[in-house]
This record gives sequence, structure tokens and C-alpha cells, in this order.
Amino acid sequence: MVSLSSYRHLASGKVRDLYEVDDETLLLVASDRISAFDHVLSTPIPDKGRVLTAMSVFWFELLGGADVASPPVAHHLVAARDERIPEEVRGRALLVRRLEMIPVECVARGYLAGSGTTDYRRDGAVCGVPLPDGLTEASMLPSPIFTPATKAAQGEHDENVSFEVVAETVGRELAGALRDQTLAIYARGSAYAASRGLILADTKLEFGLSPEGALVLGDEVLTPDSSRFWPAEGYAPGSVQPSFDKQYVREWLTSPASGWDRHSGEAPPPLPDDVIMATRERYIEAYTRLTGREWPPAV
Ligand SMILES: C[C@H](c1ccccc1)n1cc(-c2ncnc(N)c2C#N)cn1
Repeated sequence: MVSLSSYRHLASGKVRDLYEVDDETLLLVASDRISAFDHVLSTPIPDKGRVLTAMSVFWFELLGGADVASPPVAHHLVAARDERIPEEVRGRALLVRRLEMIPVECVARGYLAGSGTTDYRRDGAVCGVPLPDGLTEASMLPSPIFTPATKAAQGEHDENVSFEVVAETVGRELAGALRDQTLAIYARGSAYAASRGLILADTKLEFGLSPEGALVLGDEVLTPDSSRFWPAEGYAPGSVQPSFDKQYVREWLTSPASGWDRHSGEAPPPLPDDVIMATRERYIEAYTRLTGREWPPAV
């Protein structure tokens, strides 16, 4: 039986780890760690890694299939069940094709939120894309926009950049392909999410090039860690919308009960069990609502 220590550790993000299986295959492992207010919390959320991995698999399968309006999306998923996946991470690890990753965070936004709102209030635009006057927090945009960013060092915020900067970085043709693919995936994801009563406000995708030079969707896809999902019921522009998955965590951390000051720079305190378990339920609810599948998935 293969163990994780059989594989060379390549990289770690806030909540995920990457290992080398062989020359053309990697293992993408999702932990139960959760981050909030730019901190990785000390208390894991049981099953978070498994739920978000199952969600990525759902989206890879959906996007990889043809849709009436758009061609299949080439992606890096090789297998979610395979004897090369160690028992200790089974269900929260994916075998993926090794790609030459493109150093651009490909973000699509259908609504104004986060750094989008900040940039809009400063510039009347996001990533150089001019927007109409009179928009506010959580406003729906006239049409979804491509708002790329350059990846920052861990702990720093990604830097929003214009399409021109991406074109200078990777070439105009590839920049155009990144934008088109990002917006196409957002369109399919947001339409599907809407049919399940969820607003996909924005999402961050990562792409790579295959050895044959094809553009391939990598990383995780359309998960609550890479995207903002809002419950459609109760949607009201004008204020920060409740995050579908992290609202309980954010509300407790910013309540007097936590005794924590998010502007102090100190690490947040451990979450109480009721917040941990309510958050686990929200991840499961996001999965069952989006996919229409039971949790846990049949083995
Ligand atoms: C940002 C992300 C990451 C994940 C987990 C932990 C730390 C970083 N990452 C993904 C690759 C990557 N490299 C080559 N081929 C691939 N198919 C992928 C993917 N996905 C490199 N970094």
C-alpha cells in the first residue's frame, strides 16, 4: 500500500499540498484546514478536504463534458480513485497531470466583492475594466469580467493586474485564451449554480500548458475556497453578502465571544465546537445543493 511519504513533496499552500507521483503525474491533496481573515485557523473543519475535493471532481466532470453552448474544457484531473492515492488522504486527494503552470490567477467576476469593490471605489474600474457609476458592494455587473491577478507570496494578497499586463507576461494570444476560457467556465458554473439557488459571485482559476502546448485547467475548480458562493435567497446588493461556507466562522471571530481583534495581527483563537460543526454542515450543504448528490458519496 503506497504511503504519502513515497512521494516527493513539491509545494504547500494555505490549505493544500502538492506531491510528485511520477514525471507526468502529481497528487493534489486538500487538507481540512480553513483560512479566514488571511489566517489559517488552528482548528480544522472535519471533512472539508473531502467535500471540496468531491466538488472539484463534480465540476471537472461537468465542464469536461460538452454543453449545448460550449465545448468540453480540457482539465488536468486524471483520477479521484486510484491505487496510487494513499489511504491516509483517500477522498481528499486527486491524481492530476503535471502541467507547466501559467503564473496568472485567472479571476472572473459577475458581482462586485472583495478587492473588486476596493478597486472600483478607487478607480471606477477593476483591472482596467471600466464599470458604470453607481455600483455598490455586491452589485451584479453588467456582464462578467476577467480580472486577473499575479500570485503573491503566501500571506500576501494577490495583485490585480490589467489584461495588458497579462499579455506582456504570457503573450497576447495566450492571454486572450486565458480570458476566454475563464469567462466561459464562469458562465457555465454560474448558470449551473443559479439553477441550484446559489449565486457564484466570482471564481479564481489556474491554468497550465500540457507537454503538447494545450491550455489545460488545473488546480481546484469552483470550490468555496476558490470562489464566492452566496445564497440566492436573501441576496441584496449594498452590503457584504454572507459567505455560504465561512459566515459562521467570520461572525464568531468578529464577535465579542472570541475575544479576538482581527486588526491586531494576532492569530485567531481556536473555534468552538459548535462553530466547527456548523461550518462542516455548510460545506456539506454546499456540496449537496450544488451537485444534487448525497453526502458522503457512495464509495
Ligand atoms: C498553486 C497550486 C498549489 C496546489 C497545492 C499546494 C500548493 C500550490 N499549484 C498547482 C501546481 C501544478 N503544477 C503542475 N501541474 C499541475 N497540474 C498543477 C496543479 N494543480 C503547482 N502549484
